[in-house]
Amino acid sequence: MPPIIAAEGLTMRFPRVTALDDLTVSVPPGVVGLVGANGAGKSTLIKILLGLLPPTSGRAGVLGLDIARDGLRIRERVGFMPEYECLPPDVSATEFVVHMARMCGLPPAAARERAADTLRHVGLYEERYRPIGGYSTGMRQRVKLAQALVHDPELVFLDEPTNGLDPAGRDEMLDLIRRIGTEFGISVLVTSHLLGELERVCDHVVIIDGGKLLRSQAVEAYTGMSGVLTVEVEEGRDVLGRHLYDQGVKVHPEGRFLIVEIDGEETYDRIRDGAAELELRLIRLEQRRHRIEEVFTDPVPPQPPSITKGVPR
Ligand SMILES: Nc1ncnc2c1ncn2[C@@H]1O[C@H](COP(=O)(O)OP(=O)(O)OP(=O)(O)O)[C@@H](O)[C@H]1O
Repeated sequence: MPPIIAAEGLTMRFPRVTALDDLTVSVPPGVVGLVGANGAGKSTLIKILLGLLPPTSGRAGVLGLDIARDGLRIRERVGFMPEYECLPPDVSATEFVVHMARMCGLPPAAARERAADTLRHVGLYEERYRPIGGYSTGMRQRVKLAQALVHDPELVFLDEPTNGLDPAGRDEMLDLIRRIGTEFGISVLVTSHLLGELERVCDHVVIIDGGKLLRSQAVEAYTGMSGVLTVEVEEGRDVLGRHLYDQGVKVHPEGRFLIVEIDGEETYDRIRDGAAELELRLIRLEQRRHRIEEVFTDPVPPQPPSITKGVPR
């Protein structure tokens, strides 16, 4: 499938800072995460891709359109949920989203219909006639999302949509983002400074750091199997740990689990036999997946963590 975004040598220099530094990246369709610390250049990249900010050098295409020539056509086909607070407090969600639909060129009746549908999709149907000023942060984020979707775009840019949300609100927003990609078939480029949360909803993740590309990979490639097992027993974690350690197995405790380095098939047998011998109930024995966060602690492709610590006697 052709990429939805293709950037080549994108550089953006502000007087005091280089926000993007020779960024070359190609983004496939689907739900794609754009991750980087605060100031990494995520918002700048989005503004450039929307054709709102001309880069200092380099070029880019969005949905096959050139950012230098086709900014308007890009914005017709791409929705944008900005990071900053941009909602008028005195109007209702319905009035605001209808207005945004009209700005996108929809006739009045179609704009009202689309606004109602979109607000329902983002879970704001009941409250849609109340003024936005009285909304919670989560509700305001949903209004911003609704206005990005109201003109039925092929692609949406969501800039830090989980910002300011509590854990439950964050989960709901992430579920919604996943649904936009899967049920509505709209490609999504979603930014976050939290790698872990994107692991759940994205097919592909692009990581930038100081305006440079660090990685661009399918999530599967980040979260492949590691070389360690997570072992959980009902009781007797330390007894089992010591038993394995005495047999030369590399093992250390982590929370209520034991983390065991895999040294061939016999590692599994030793754990199973050890638990049986000690009459412990084995609850979990599974190969651990890499966490996407490891990318930042490990500049080369993720390797199994080295385990040197034994279980203290
Ligand atoms: N208009 C501007 N003028 C000068 N510097 C800017 C401008 N816009 C962004 N910058 C700088 O460029 C760098 C990248 O900013 P950008 O907003 O793209 O980062 P970000 O990854 O989106 O981070 P955040 O999530 O904090 O917004 C920062 O150092 C920022 O201060």
